[in-house]
Amino acid sequence: MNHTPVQLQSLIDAQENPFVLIDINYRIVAANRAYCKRYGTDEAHVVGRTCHEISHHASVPCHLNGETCPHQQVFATGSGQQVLHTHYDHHNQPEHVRIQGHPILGLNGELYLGEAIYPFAPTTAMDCDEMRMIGKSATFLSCVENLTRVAESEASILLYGESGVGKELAAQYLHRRSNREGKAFIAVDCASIAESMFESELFGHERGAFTGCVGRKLGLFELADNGTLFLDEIGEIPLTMQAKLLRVLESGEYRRVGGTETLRADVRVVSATNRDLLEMVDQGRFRLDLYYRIAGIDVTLPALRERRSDIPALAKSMLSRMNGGRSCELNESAMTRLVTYDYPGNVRELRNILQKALALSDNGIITAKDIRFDANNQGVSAAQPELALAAAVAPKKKGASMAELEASHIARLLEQHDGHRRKVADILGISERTLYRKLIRYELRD
Ligand SMILES: Nc1ncnc2c1ncn2[C@@H]1O[C@H](COP(=O)(O)OP(=O)(O)OP(=O)(O)O)[C@@H](O)[C@H]1O
Repeated sequence: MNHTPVQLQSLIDAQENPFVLIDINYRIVAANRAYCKRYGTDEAHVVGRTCHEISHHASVPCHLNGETCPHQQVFATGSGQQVLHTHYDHHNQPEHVRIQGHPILGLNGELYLGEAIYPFAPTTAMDCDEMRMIGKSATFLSCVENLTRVAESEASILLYGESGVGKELAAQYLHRRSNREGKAFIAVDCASIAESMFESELFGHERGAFTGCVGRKLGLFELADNGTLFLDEIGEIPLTMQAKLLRVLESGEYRRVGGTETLRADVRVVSATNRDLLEMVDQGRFRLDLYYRIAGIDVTLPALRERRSDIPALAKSMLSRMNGGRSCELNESAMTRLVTYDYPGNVRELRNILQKALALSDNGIITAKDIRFDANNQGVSAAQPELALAAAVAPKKKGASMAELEASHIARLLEQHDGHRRKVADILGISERTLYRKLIRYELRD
């Protein structure tokens, strides 16, 4: 075979993104300049050390920490794999990255993993704890990647997702990563505005515009000028108001109620709904032209039960925030209970459950008995009466089904063994492949 007469280092240095070559024992054998700059200090600091130590700041390979790793795939099958990970730079700052893992052959036919790394979102973009979006499951990271990709465009964005999944948080994320960062972010819950007040809320009013109105009021469009206007629950806007909203979105112009001056609005609109707007269009309850205006790009946020592996990290972070940074422990049985629940009210419901659990706990240790689900069905928002109804009429089970018991047992073992699937499969006396199928069935997979 002909070998191209180039030096490996100069070849990988030509790539602008971080690139690293890893052997079967997770040792870094070569790293380009971009990788060293981002994750190490120099080549000498990086080469010879393990990839998980350098980019994950972890003592074990990332698949043992519950992440999908291209190392496994490349050395088991010889084929490449793309994954989403959270990496830590040499200042210990986390960032979300897309990794393209390639099988690379050495001069003597030995196999290496070549990783091309494409950072897509510094998680520190959210410098305020309240706004940090927590999660590193593949489902969540792929959603963050979509948000990051569309954040800088001026297109209007429609966020889909069940109540409490974090649509407002996502809208803030879009704003913070857009060119409008630093300008106003105004959130409005369309479901809570009375039809009679809609126009004056959105466009403001002049003094004396209607009975009882004593002063001039700025509308939300004016307050959001140069910034982002987040229209939550957009599916709840009555048809007559939809026409008025469409007019300002199309022309960029509006007048305060009772005013004669034409004002211009320079706002980027991000909308959110938990309804199927196109079905509402079919039913004549939502205007198709307004739909096209607000749904430039749509992004769906996953329900919490579709990213169960994020529940432990979310729970720990929320608890520490609620407890003013003081330590508060969730014991194993409490965590199992949390991980196997379905959360019709999503992250908001998880937060409510934890708040109650914290109040009920002894000595700062939360146990399974402190985790109360029934009393927390208020996590289902009034905007989702179907869900609330379903929860209310569902037959109350006396005992757990075999499947529920199996799911909670597997979740507990994974938690105990740091996500080490082979170890858990061995304990259960099943193959790793069978365990994997069960993880998919019970939605316990990353
Ligand atoms: N990924 C996340 N990490 C941390 N906290 C989150 C995350 N997603 C949501 N939350 C928290 O969950 C709560 C609900 O989030 P948010 O209000 O953004 O949901 P929503 O989808 O807009 O709800 P609704 O549809 O009812 O308006 C908030 O307290 C928010 O901070």
